[in-house]
Amino acid sequence: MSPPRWPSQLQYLQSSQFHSSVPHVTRLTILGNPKGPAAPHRPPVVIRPISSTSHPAYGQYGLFAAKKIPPKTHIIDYIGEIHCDDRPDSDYDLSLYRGHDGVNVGIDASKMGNEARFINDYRGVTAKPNAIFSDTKTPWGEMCMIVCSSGQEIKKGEEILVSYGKAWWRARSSDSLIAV
Ligand SMILES: C[S@@+](CC[C@H](N)C(=O)[O-])C[C@H]1O[C@@H](n2cnc3c(N)ncnc32)[C@H](O)[C@@H]1O
Repeated sequence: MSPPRWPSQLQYLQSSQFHSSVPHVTRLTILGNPKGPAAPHRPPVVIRPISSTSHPAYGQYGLFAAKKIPPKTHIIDYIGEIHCDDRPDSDYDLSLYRGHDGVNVGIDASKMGNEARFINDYRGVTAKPNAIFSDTKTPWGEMCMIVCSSGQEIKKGEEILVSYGKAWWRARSSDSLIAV
């Protein structure tokens, strides 16, 4: 079941889906040795509209801590459509894997995903991010992208904010006045 305030036009996913652009051999590399579906995990987060007019993403959504999150703690997996085609127009596309064969694999949550797609960048909101994206592997070797708290605890109700990176903003600098 999708979480409260999940937009009806988007597909809510419990695990990432492969797009047809991902070659079979690349799928096997990404999946590792699957041991069956992972136990469902309700992340300690809530989607909320950004209601502060001083927030640069005012009028959009953000992701907030539903309870206190200790430092360096896994918060949520970044789930979406795993793909190998180019998605230059997506603002929800993270790089998962770059193969030696030149294959680039991304996770795009523009049309389908989970709560993690609502994480905003810290610029213009706080002095520094309180969370990071991290590419890692599950115990059974599946490649995945997760969101973890950084060195300090995140208080209940606080917005979860990462850095999208300077390159992300530079690529969009004609649309945005944010200094990178
Ligand atoms: C991955 S989405 C984040 C979720 C988005 N707020 C939503 O409601 O779907 C990335 C988009 O959020 C907005 N955004 C996120 N962080 C921002 C920031 N610090 N300043 C301005 N816009 C931001 C931009 O429109 C960006 O393209």
